[in-house]
Amino acid sequence: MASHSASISPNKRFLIFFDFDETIVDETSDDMVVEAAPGQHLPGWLKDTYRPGRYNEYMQRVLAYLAEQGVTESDLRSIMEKIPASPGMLTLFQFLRTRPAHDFEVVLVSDANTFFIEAWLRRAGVRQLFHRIFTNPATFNKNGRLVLRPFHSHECQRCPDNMCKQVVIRDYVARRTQERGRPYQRIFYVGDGANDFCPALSLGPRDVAFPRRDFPMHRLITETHEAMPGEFKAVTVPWVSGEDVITRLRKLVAE
Ligand SMILES: Cc1ncc(COP(=O)(O)O)c(C=O)c1O
Ligand SMILES: [Mg+2]
Repeated sequence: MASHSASISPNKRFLIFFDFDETIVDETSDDMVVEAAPGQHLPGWLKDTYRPGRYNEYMQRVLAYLAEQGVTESDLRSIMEKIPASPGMLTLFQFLRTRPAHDFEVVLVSDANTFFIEAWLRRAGVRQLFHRIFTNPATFNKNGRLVLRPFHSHECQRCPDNMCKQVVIRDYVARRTQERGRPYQRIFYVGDGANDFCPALSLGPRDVAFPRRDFPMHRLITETHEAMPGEFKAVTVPWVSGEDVITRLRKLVAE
């Protein structure tokens, strides 16, 4: 599901994608909901139902269990709102929001879900920075259960069956380029996980991949450079803090 904010001026110079879990926030939001469970843990019979690559289905079962245990929307919202931002990320957002209006189009792509992400962004006061949010749809039904759905289906063998972020960003860039009548000067991708490596493969030599240092995305980029030189085309700038991203962006916007 994609949600979006106000209309956008057609000619932003740059497009920057952000992942959410372990990138914008310094945790995995799906893991944090366990805090709402009785005794702050999930029963073994539920945890045993997890199947690799089928996390979305597993989370649907977790959220159903939490609802049966009486966990409410406000319980979940307060857990999400308390997750800390990753180091320097709020400073990076402040940098982006104070740039000239024609500089950055900001898009979020995450395998979390709409409720967790919107709750966090609004509490942090940064929701309006994001022109679009692509993530798994999640809405409360009449019984107060957060019903989670897959984002889409796809053919990519690397990614979980509910979301391939490369499909998302390729479709978005193609559509926006047609709407604008021109390409972006550069595309940036800020991420951490293996599910951020796949979309980064679609970036070109003028684009920049910002993998969180020593996280899976960074490791996979390094391994690809070693095993298949030339396969990964984007410039790679690892980050420990959002301020590392600012340092590189400042140089690129000044060109
Ligand atoms: C449990 C779980 N939820 C969500 C995600 C990914 O969320 P995001 O795409 O926002 O990093 C992951 C990534 O590994 C995960 O393990
Ligand atoms: Mg992540």
